[in-house]
Amino acid sequence: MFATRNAIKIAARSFSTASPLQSKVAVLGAAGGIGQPLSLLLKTNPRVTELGLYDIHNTPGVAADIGHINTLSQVSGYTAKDQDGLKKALEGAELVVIPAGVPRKPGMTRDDLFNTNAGIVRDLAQACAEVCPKAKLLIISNPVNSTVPIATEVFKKAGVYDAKKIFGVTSLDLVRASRFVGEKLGKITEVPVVGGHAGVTIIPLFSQVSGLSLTDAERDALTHRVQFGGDEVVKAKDGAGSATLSMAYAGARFADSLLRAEAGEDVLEWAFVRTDLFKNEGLEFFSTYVKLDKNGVKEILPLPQNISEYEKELVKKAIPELKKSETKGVSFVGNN
Ligand SMILES: NC(=O)c1ccc[n+]([C@@H]2O[C@H](COP(=O)([O-])OP(=O)(O)OC[C@H]3O[C@@H](n4cnc5c(N)ncnc54)[C@H](O)[C@@H]3O)[C@@H](O)[C@H]2O)c1
Ligand SMILES: O=C(O)C[C@H](O)C(=O)O
Repeated sequence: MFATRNAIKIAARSFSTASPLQSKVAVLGAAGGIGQPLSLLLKTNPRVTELGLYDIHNTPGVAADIGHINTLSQVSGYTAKDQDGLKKALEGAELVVIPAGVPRKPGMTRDDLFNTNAGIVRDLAQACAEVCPKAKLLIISNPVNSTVPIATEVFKKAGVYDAKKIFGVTSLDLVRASRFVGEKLGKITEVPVVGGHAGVTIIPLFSQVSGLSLTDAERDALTHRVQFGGDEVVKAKDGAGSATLSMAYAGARFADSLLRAEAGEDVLEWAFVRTDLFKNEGLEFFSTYVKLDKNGVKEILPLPQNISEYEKELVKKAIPELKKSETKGVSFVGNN
């Protein structure tokens, strides 16, 4: 389950500044709380040459607004009312980012969103499988631990599945962990976060951060804050939704990583992907260290051998939770 760490370089990142390749990015759910700032950040990324924005409503306004920003990429916006609107947004896409779906309100778990969001993700994944089967899918819609298995099953059914190209975006957990540790260290450093994207399945690996020394109480508190950072925002927004701006930042950062890998850079990321790491436990999806190349996942790296006993226990606790969500997603597509 755990293997040697292989000199993995963990470095703070910034967005690309290199000259662009041809890269169309589609955003599904582009008029939403995440969709709008995410589209804005993608418009400012020089690697993005075209943006295809889709939502059930309001997308033309978002596209017109963002389209005035003086970068070279072209922007178009489609709604469900446009004939073939979804198809037009997806055609030729290299990346498809999916933040479509409802967010949490106080008192809800991410799994409480399943009944609404499972069908949305299934239908959007179906359109991707038909229109741009070779695109990389970046799934933000919650519950990620189930929506990624859902998209996977849709692609399998359509006969176009490539495990290297479907990602659950867990970057917000990394951004949060980095920020919370940054408050302690007085500098921003990358903190690996593995597992999944809900409560106890979110596992920050503080053991991998050099120069960070925590008492057990500090470690417990920091782990809890990363695991339940989403709830902090849901509570503060008091019924108006969940994290949107930090998620847009994290999603744009992950999209940028894939675009940099597309351009030939060696990129190490963390994402919720199909993996054999926990095959013996019957688990197919886990967020772990992923090397990226132009085809998506180049290599999935095992968890570092030197993670702490505390972190090993967190992994053990996460596995049954992850398995439940995975099975729920797979069954949903099987039964619908
Ligand atoms: N992965 C993460 O770390 C993370 C972080 C934050 C939020 N989320 C999730 O992202 C999702 C979106 O959050 P939000 O705050 O942007 O919500 P929001 O309600 O503000 O926006 C969602 C958008 O999706 C659109 N939509 C709904 N059905 C659609 C469909 N069939 N096709 C296209 N668009 C559709 C809506 O019209 C809306 O504009 C939620 O499920 C939320 O839980 C995930
Ligand atoms: O907490 C949520 O429901 C949204 C998101 O998954 C988050 O981590 O902020």
